[in-house]
Amino acid sequence: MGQTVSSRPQLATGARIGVVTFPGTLDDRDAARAVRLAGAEPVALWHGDADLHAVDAVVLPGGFSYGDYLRAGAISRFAPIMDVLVDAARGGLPVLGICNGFQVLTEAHLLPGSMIKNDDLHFVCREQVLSVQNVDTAWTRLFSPGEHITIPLKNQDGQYVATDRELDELEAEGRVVFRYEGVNPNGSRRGIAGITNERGNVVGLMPHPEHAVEPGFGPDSDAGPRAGTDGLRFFTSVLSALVHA
Ligand SMILES: NC(=O)CC[C@H](N)C(=O)O
Repeated sequence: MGQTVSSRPQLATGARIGVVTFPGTLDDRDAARAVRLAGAEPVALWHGDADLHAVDAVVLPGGFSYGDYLRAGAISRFAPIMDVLVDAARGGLPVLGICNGFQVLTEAHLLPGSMIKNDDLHFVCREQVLSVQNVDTAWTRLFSPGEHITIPLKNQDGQYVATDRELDELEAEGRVVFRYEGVNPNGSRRGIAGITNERGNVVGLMPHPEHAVEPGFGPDSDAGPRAGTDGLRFFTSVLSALVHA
């Protein structure tokens, strides 16, 4: 074609990425910082908002929204912003649910299955290796298939469960996006750490990419210049997806 192909991905650096805060959310500031480091503009969205302020994608961050009462994510699911977010996600808006955000996505039925207590009934906090199983989602397109990445995991209700039929369907459709490698830290069915919807625009995972975005601060940060930054590619991936949308 006579064109020089650049190995650098094109990113929608002017994009506006919403980060939702519920009462009890903890990691909204880190998520906003990750968005900024990826080159986009974070937009603070409040759980009581009735619209999404025309953002290009949304992050549901981690934490203990509504104190995890009833079940983690069960109350947040009824927040006013979720009405508009569910419709927008069904229409193709990229949405990433991290930990408590993943719990909210399952409660809102944007993703199948549920999260229950870790199998050993202890809070877990560790640097977790994951294998990337699906790079055809809005949030993983800059990873390589089978790549191992390390990002922090910290939760009490991280055991992913679903019916055998739902699990078989997820596997058959390639919708398992991440699996735990080395250890299964919470007893999740089939080692599942993250999944996507049919369209690949909605992704939920238990570990926290927004805590592994800066060299020198993330996991294994003494292991080389890019070490500790595996989480940043979630955010650059969506900026690349927005260019190609
Ligand atoms: N880090 C988090 O988001 C914690 C999530 C959740 N509420 C749990 O402990 O299971």
